Amino acid sequence: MLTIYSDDHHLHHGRCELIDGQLMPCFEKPERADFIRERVLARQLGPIEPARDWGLAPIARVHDQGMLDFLQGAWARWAALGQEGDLLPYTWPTRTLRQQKPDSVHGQFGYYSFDAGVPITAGTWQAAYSSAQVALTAQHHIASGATSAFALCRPPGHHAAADLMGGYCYLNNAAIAAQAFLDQGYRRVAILDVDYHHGNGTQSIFYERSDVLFVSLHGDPAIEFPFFLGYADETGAGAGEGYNLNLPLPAGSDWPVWSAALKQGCQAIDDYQPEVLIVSLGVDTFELDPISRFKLTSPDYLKMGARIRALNLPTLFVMEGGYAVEAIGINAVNVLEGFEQR
Ligand SMILES: NCCCNCCCCCC(O)(O)C(F)(F)F
Ligand SMILES: [Zn+2]
Repeated sequence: MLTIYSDDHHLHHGRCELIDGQLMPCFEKPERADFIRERVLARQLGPIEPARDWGLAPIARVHDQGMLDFLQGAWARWAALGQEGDLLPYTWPTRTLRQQKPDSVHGQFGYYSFDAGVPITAGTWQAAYSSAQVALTAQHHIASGATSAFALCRPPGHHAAADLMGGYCYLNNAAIAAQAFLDQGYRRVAILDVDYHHGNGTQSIFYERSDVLFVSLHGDPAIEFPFFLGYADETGAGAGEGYNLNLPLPAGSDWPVWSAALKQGCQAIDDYQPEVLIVSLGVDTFELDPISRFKLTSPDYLKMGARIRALNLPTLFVMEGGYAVEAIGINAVNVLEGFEQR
């Protein structure tokens, strides 16, 4: 399997995030992608190629221009104020407040985000831009006839909505790739999100459309981030009614529980008969993940890959989350090796 990877991800390294009332080092750190890349090499999964640059246009097919302009220009504005620390949002236009973009860089960041887990540093824009180019390059490989590809994306993307950043996500790599398939003539794209957290951004981008089926297995939003989307009664709207399937699962879910939901999700994908499958591959479902509460084991990821392969679809794997860094390479590459029936 071909892996697409960009060293630009090292340009993004947030200093801290608020966890349980304390400022802690960011869990979403450069070592995550380095460990996965090393595992790809160690297991001789296949070639690793750099991203090609497809420009801003395919990103702008998914994201609001105002958000893109903000993200691209935010650090320069922040630095011009003599600031050196990370730029972080801390006020959001929630209930009773006006959905009007202020002039302040902090006010605009709150306007374009939904949580404080998105530090902007000097290299964040370049890293996020290149992460999207990684997904687009892997998408091109599949559109050119390959049966699979791995977009080793960092930063991740599935929490990012058209005009909202959040949950370590800035640009929605999987959604950008899905839209590229559709713009290149595909008629039906399925996205299977196996990250521990609900892909609220991906869901919202395609919620009113029938050309993308979104299926997500995730921690119950009643008790888990992102809290405010991901319930089972969210089945799509308008033309998209019936093209969104959320499978929330309780804390402590292990392979028997999780794989039963996967079976249901795969049935929905099979019923939809897509021409291509995108997998938002988060491995924070791992039993030792520091911020998540499922109980999958490393061998389970081999079975996950094999089950996905049984769908018999051209498949683009897009890296999302996973924070047990010592095992992230094993778990992510196990999915890919299980898919390849190695
Ligand atoms: N007490 C823990 C607080 C954690 N709050 C933020 C969780 C973000 C999860 C991000 C992710 O893993 O879903 C992605 F794939 F996007 F990276
Ligand atoms: Zn996650």
